[in-house]
Amino acid sequence: MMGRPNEPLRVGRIDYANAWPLFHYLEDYTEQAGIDVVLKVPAELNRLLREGEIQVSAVSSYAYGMNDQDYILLPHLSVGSEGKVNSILLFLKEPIEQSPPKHIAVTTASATSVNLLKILMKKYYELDPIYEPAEPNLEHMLESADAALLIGDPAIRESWESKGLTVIDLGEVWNLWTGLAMTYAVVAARKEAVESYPEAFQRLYRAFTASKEQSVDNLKPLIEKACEQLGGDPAYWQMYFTSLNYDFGQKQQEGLTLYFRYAKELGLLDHEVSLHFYKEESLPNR
Ligand SMILES: C=C(O[C@@H]1C=C(C(=O)O)C=C[C@H]1O)C(=O)O
Repeated sequence: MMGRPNEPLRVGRIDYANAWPLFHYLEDYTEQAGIDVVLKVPAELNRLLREGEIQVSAVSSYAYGMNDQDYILLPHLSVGSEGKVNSILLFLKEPIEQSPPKHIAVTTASATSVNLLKILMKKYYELDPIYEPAEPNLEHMLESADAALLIGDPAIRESWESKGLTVIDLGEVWNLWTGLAMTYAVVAARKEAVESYPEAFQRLYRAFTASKEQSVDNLKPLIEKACEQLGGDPAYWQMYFTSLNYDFGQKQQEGLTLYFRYAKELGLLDHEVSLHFYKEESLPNR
């Protein structure tokens, strides 16, 4: 259903634990405003936002880069890390120095990380493997490839299993190489939707920031939910949620800007990306 006439917003939510802090309390703060939350993996949300099926969403940062002329970023919100991310992982049959991968299977759920992998392979490892999009199933992926990229909860689950694979954390390599943070997801809105529904947007934006603050201030409820739904122990989830960063300040913008620059340089994006932000103060004050 398209939402009620006075509250037309359909909001995309990433169906992984990494995005919980942005969304966990969102509906508590929208004051029964009746937003419709659509739960999908990032690549699906990227498509729905591009096609205008949803008006605002947590999306792959790369998807923002593809569509920056049509989108507005919600400030101070992201999913990123400065160092290990723990859920964007390349699983290799052999150590990379010993046997550089020739074929890498990459999850169809991702956009940012697939392109981050391409940047790191080309510029950091100086390798030129063939990439094959694949459903996120490690065993199947490794039947025909030397390495496989997983993101989100499937990556976490596989990182708990010891299958004798070498594991490379892309957030860690990016940080070692550039000294910068990396932002994997941003919250973006379609420009025309922000212009058409300014008040609903303002409420939604405030709800996002409140949800984020409440989550980060007290991780306990999220940690409990993660243990229940995904397994693992409280210490793991404490480490996971505190390694991730949900702000989008100077530091995060600097890292993402460099990522977009490299993506353009390698032909993964066909234009320079600029970061435009939603400005609350530009809205009518009521
Ligand atoms: C930290 C993560 O960030 C994500 C990675 C994304 C991508 O690669 O396109 C998109 C959204 C986030 O879910 C993760 O999925 O593990």
